[in-house]
Amino acid sequence: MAEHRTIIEVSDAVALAAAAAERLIKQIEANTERPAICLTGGSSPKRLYELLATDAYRKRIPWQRAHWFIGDDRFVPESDPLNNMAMAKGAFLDACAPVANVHAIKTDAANPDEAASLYVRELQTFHGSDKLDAAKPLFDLVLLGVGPDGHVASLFPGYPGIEVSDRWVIGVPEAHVKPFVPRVSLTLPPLASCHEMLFLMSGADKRAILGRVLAGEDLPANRARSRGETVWLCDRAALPEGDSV
Ligand SMILES: O=C(O)[C@H](O)[C@@H](O)[C@H](O)[C@H](O)COP(=O)(O)O
Repeated sequence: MAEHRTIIEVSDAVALAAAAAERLIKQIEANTERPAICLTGGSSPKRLYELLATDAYRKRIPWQRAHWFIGDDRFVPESDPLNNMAMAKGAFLDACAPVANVHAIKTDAANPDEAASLYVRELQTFHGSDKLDAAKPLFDLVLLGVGPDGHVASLFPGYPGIEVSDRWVIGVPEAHVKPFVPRVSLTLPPLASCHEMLFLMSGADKRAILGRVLAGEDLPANRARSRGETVWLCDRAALPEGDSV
């Protein structure tokens, strides 16, 4: 697995969203068959999603061929404002292409474990195999934000999910960070199965955790690496003082 990561400094949140949109579209353009993007939840991607809904970007995406997944979701109904894929649909997917190929985690399943099993089946059906293959990544691009404790998706430091390598998706019964609801999350191996893993780090409230990441602390955010390229897009406000890249 590629250990290298690229840290790109951008001036601010607007520039970060534009840079992320260009990288996402570049990965989509590189896949002339069925580009697959794994979205993330939380607030970090919102400006990016809204940008993708603008004419300048939506026209550059082959909506009939592109497929959209989510790296984790809160186990709440799609109608709940905490639902990550519902946020993405509201921010751009529904506006851009009502026929968008959206693969949401089924949060109306009986419980998070059942939702996880159903999503494994959906991912493996799309992938055409129950085996991850370095030569044929599951995703073209995986978007990730980083929580204040260094979590990515719903893989929390010190919790069992970060160590899981034999299952693609897991139920996470309890989150110890807001929102305190059960989750369903991809594990590190499928998240790593991508041409590019793109972290979005914007704003002063990311400075502390980014400092811990750059210091090499053993955090989920440092364990998450693409088998292809791992890129951290950081705006100036998020970069620790003096840490210019
Ligand atoms: O379900 C979620 O909340 C996300 O998948 C989560 O992993 C998020 O990316 C981080 O918590 C950062 O959240 P912010 O972008 O809101 O800072």
